[in-house]
Amino acid sequence: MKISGKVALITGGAGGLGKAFAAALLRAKAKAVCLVDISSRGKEVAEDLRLQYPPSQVDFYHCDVMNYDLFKGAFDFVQKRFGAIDIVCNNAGMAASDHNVSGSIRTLRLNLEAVYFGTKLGMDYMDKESGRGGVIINVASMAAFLPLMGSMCYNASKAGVVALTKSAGVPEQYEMTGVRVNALCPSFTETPLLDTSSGLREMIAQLPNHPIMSPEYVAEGFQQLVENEELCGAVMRVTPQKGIEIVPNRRKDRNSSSKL
Ligand SMILES: NC(=O)c1ccc[n+]([C@@H]2O[C@H](COP(=O)([O-])OP(=O)(O)OC[C@H]3O[C@@H](n4cnc5c(N)ncnc54)[C@H](O)[C@@H]3O)[C@@H](O)[C@H]2O)c1
Ligand SMILES: CCCCC[C@H](O)CC\C=C/C=C/C=C/[C@@H](O)[C@@H](O)CCCC(=O)O
Repeated sequence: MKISGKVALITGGAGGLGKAFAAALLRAKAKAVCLVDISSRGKEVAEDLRLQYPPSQVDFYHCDVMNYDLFKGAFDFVQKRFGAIDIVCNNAGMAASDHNVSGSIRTLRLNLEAVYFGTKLGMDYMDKESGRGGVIINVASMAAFLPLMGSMCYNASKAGVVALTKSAGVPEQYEMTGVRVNALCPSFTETPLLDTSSGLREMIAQLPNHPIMSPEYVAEGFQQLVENEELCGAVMRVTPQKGIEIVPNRRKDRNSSSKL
């Protein structure tokens, strides 16, 4: 997909990675980006991006994406304001320790249930019948492959996002909707999320050869998932050790008649 002239909706857009994804799209001349976030900081982030990347339009839409009806309102807002939606990034996320049961359940709901909401809504609003096709990027984590100690629900939610994305990205689905769906799995990245778990930075510091990545580097992978029309149902890992890589998809090795 050529990003120039396109319209994007990014959940968690006020956060570290969300802002970097928005900036990457604006540098590539996206027509408009809407930051959908529960934090009122989104207003300042949108203003900052408007100043940095004129004449692109950057809006902030205050929303709790865990509420389907409110989340659908964000899609209606963008569709009405810009006439179309081309790119959806389900990025909003959180983490909680296993000791915090309510926080762990909220983590599952935000990181997985809300990503399902955003994937379903993205397919509905961008479907080639009603829309003009498009691409959905679901932000998972390397935690889907290498569990983070003491965060069962975070790990499970991210593994679920990978499975959900592979389900949504099967060729038959793409043929029907014209909407590609890909997963992005970064390793540790410099954002406020790392400060929500005590001792995490100290733990990372003890890992050999494990620098914390910049959001801008992860956004390079994000942009590849948006632009590369060959990628659908793809799972991209971004790590300081191996860089940006696509996880081989075993399904592609099977004949097309297989439903598995
Ligand atoms: N930072 C990392 O090391 C890292 C690594 C891998 C994956 N990730 C994932 O990247 C995504 C973005 O995280 P980040 O690192 O930028 O953290 P962040 O805390 O900077 O951003 C998260 C954003 O989500 C928003 N949010 C939280 N609950 C919401 C809700 N109910 N509705 C709408 N918005 C809500 C927050 O307000 C915040 O702006 C998350 O899914 C996270 O799991 C982060
Ligand atoms: C407060 C929660 C913050 C969570 C931030 C991330 O989502 C958690 C990431 C979890 C695990 C990361 C593992 C990263 C591993 C790679 O950097 C690399 O060591 C992997 C090398 C081996 C391999 O290729 O499998």
